Formats: sequence, C-alpha cells, structure tokens
Amino acid sequence: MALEVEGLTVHYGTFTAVRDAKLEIADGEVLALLGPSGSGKSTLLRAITGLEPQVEGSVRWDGEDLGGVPVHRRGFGLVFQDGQLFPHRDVAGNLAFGLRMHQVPKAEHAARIAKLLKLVGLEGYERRRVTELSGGEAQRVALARALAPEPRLLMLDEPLSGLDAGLREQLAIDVADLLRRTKITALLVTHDQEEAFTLADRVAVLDRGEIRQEGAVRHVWSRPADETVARFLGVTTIAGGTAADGVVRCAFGETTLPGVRDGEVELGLRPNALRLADKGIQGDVTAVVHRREHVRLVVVTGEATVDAVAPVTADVKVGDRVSLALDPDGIAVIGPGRPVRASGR
Ligand SMILES: Nc1ncnc2c1ncn2[C@@H]1O[C@H](COP(=O)(O)OP(=O)(O)OP(=O)(O)O)[C@@H](O)[C@H]1O
Repeated sequence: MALEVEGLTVHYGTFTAVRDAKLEIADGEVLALLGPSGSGKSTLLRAITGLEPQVEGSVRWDGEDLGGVPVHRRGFGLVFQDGQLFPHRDVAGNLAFGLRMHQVPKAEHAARIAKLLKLVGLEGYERRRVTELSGGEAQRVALARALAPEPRLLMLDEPLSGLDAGLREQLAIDVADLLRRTKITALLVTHDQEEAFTLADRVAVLDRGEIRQEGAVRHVWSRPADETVARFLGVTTIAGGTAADGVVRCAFGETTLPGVRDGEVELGLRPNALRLADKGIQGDVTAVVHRREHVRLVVVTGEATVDAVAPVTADVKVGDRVSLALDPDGIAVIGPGRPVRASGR
C-alpha cells in the first residue's frame, strides 16, 4: 500500500474537524475525498500533507511513518482551487520552480518544461505571462508545476471549482486522462460527485468529519452505505421495497435490478429513477425545470412528492396528470439488509 492513514483526528480547539479517519491508496490509484462543504475534506488533506499541527493518528508511505517528516520532505505535490501561481514569473518560470525543488540540473530545464507543458496540453506556452492565462490554462500550469518535481503523491484540493461548468467538465476529462497516463498516485478533494467519478478509481464519502463509506466508484454509487451517503449522491426519494429473483418492487412500481439479495430492501431513487411513461403510478406535476439532458419534474403521487424526469422533447406543464415508471438506472440499494421505511422528499 502506498499511502496508509489510520486513526487520523484533527481538532480545532474543542471542535473536531476530522475524526478517526482511515484511508488507503494503492500505488497508481486515484482516491477522491467527496463530501459537502465543511465536512472536513481539506482538513484531512492538509493533515496528510503535514500542514496541520494538531493531529492524532498516523500517516505512512510504503510503511514509513511520516509523523516526523516535514511537509517539503514528504514528496507530495499540491494543486489548489486557485492554482496559486507566481504572478511575476512566466509559465516556464513557474515550472522551473518545481524543477529546482527537485534539484533538476538547469541544463535540463527547457526540455523538461516542454514535456510537462505537452502533458497538460499547453505546448509552446513557456513565455506566456501567468496573469494573461484563462482560468483553465492557469489550472493546467498549476498541475504541471505540481508534477515537475515528480511527486510520489499528487494532492488536488478542489482543482476545478473555480472554473465554469463546461470548462470544468472538459478539464476533468483531460486531468483523468493525464492521471491514467502518468499512473501517478493521487488524492483528490471535491464536493462534486461528477468530478470525483470522472477522476477517481475509489471514493471516500465524508460527512461531519467522519468517513461514512469508502469503496470503488460504481459500488458507492449503486450501493450507498446509508441514507446520508445516498442523499449526498443525488438520491431524493427513499422507498422501502422487496427484491425477488432480480426484480425489485416498491410503492412506485417494479423493475429488474440484478444483483440484489432477495428480501426487504431500502431503495434510493434519484430523479431519473422515475420517468414519464405511458403507464405506471399517476401523479400531478407541480414543477417543471428544463435541464441540458432532460426535463426535471416534481410530481405529487398518492405515495409522496417525488422528483422525476421527462425527455427534453416532452410537452409537460405544471398541473398535468402524468404516469411514471421506474428506471433501474436511477435506483440505488441502500446499505445491506437495513430496516425499511418509506419517505418522500
Ligand atoms: N483553521 C481552522 N480553525 C477552526 N476551524 C476550522 C479551521 N479550518 C477548518 N475549520 C472547520 O473545520 C470544518 C471542516 O473544514 P474543511 O475546510 O476541512 O471542510 P471541507 O469539507 O474542505 O469544506 P469546503 O468544501 O467548504 O472547503 C469546518 O467546520 C470548518 O469551519
């Protein structure tokens, strides 16, 4: 195991920002710390880096305890939300800083800088002033600078949060590609599930300073450990149901959902779990919001008020009576064999 964190606890005075965190990252793996604002993600990242003074627990790299190792000797690279580039240096000057930290001979700088810029898709940007870069370009330079000393662990704290939506999506895809190509071990902090799922192999979901669930991205998405994790991952309706022979049934209908143990289940429905259909449970539309890929609806059924989706081309208005059918794509199964309840939004 490359990074092993155990029993990590961080206090700010009497307030405990992170409690008893346990994490492992294998060599070449990308782990995302995902959680709402204030859940302790940045604090945990800083504690691993060695930037937090009041820490209990242990941080190990390849078995070596890093407790007494100062920040700059841990071999970790950091990228923050606003790249924190040196404004008075050009792009090459910023990257040269990272190389000097790694004691790369000056004669090799130009070639290394060109290689790093190519890696982040900014070939030929050496002499550009950093104050004239777009937000996306600045983050690419920040990433290249963090990679320059060849860190053994790359830490990314909300690296794309300062960018607008479209750019963010594209850069997330590019960074994911870069992480895979370089096979670098990385720890990403984000509150954005899409970003976490685009970039990471595994996610750890934090809530109020505690890691609630940790696992492969697809597993956490489809099998959230509890209601808090489920709601954080986009579930808006919880429904008790039963599973038998790969079919789940609940108050909103039935659908095939393979891999679910027979018996009582707690289902977490994301808005796309209920789709406009010719037949199914009936309800009255109380809100219609147009999104890029679908129309979001709020529908009052006999059971509960639920979120649902319709195709962009559907002509649905507030006050319409509609039928909704279950779509397995939007359904998560919460926790293994937990007590079953039914509640709406
Ligand atoms: N230096 C500090 N002194 C006191 N409290 C702090 C300090 N830094 C963070 N906190 C508190 O610790 C908790 C966790 O903060 P942290 O920044 O780690 O959360 P986060 O999940 O990264 O949130 P965000 O996504 O908003 O950055 C918050 O309640 C915050 O107010």
